[in-house]
Amino acid sequence: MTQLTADLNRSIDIGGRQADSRLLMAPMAGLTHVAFRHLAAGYGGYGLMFTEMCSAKALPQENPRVSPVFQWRPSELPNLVCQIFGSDPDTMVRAARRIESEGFFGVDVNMGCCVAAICKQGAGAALLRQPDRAADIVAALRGAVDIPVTVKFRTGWQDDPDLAVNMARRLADAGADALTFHPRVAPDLRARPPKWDYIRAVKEAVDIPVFGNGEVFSEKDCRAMLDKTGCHGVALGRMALARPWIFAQWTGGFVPDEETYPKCAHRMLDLLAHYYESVNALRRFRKWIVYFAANFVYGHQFSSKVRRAKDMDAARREIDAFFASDAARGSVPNRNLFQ
Ligand SMILES: Cc1cc2nc3c(=O)[nH]c(=O)nc-3n(C[C@H](O)[C@H](O)[C@H](O)COP(=O)(O)O)c2cc1C
Repeated sequence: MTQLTADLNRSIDIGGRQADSRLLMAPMAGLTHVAFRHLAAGYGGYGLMFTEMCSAKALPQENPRVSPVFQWRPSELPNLVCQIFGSDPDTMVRAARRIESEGFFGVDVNMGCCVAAICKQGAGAALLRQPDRAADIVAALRGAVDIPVTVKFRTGWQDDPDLAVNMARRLADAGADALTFHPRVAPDLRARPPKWDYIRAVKEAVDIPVFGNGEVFSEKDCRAMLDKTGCHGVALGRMALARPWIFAQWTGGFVPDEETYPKCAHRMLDLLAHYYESVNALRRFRKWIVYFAANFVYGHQFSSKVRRAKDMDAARREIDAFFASDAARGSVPNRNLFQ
């Protein structure tokens, strides 16, 4: 067993509940849906997974049988955190109560999304401009539910680590049980490298678990993030999309082989077809394939062909054709192929 495996496999207490590993799957809109989580769960090895962000306003009325985002398998609830976005504490409380009543591990507040449609509502990263409101939301949730309340946030709107440190203290004082911190300014859409040294500053400022996030694409990166920042664990975003078995690989010694890649693509198609009707299944497959295709030397052509597929059968034929050819791989996903 490597030291990384041993370190990641230490369980961690989050607000009185345990996560068995310190490697988390970060929330990603349009991607960490029920089908992708089912795919990743087949390999295992993660401590917690996060849903895509869900509107706090819509959530109390959502019907899991038809909702594209508020949908889950009962067996994943003990390790599943539902992420919500919103700006009004009462609305957030109503959503959190529903999340608690459904049996999720916890509720996470999105304070990182800088998409205009979200920020215009005062939600996501807009809350970083309003620390009082951000703290009010966390305090309201803390008072309303017993499940862990966590926050995912980024540096802020200026490149100043003090902003992140102050925000982390406010959130912890308001009752947050853990933080996931992505050290980038808003609206920097992953164009510049994240500043991992800010993660250390945040971790040292609070007494709750801090999970580092941003640009971890190899075991070496993961080791470096833990060592350089002292963070309690790591949340993986795009690497989890490219290699959904990465949690099992780093925490459980799973060794991918030649068959792992085509089987994974087929399983994703099958699961999407199971959970969504064909148009939405294909839309989600096209979105995911960009990350998965980055594993391959000719990934750009592969992903372009799949994204042009007119239906799920055509997408499956492209997958078969690609793996019947020379599907040569790089050691890490080619980051030029995705944002
Ligand atoms: C397509 C996409 C969608 C995302 N959606 C969300 C989201 O809904 N909520 C959130 O907190 N972060 C979201 N993020 C940010 C990721 O959780 C993560 O912070 C970011 O990708 C950096 O981590 P990585 O370098 O490991 O990918 C999203 C990222 C991507 C690429």
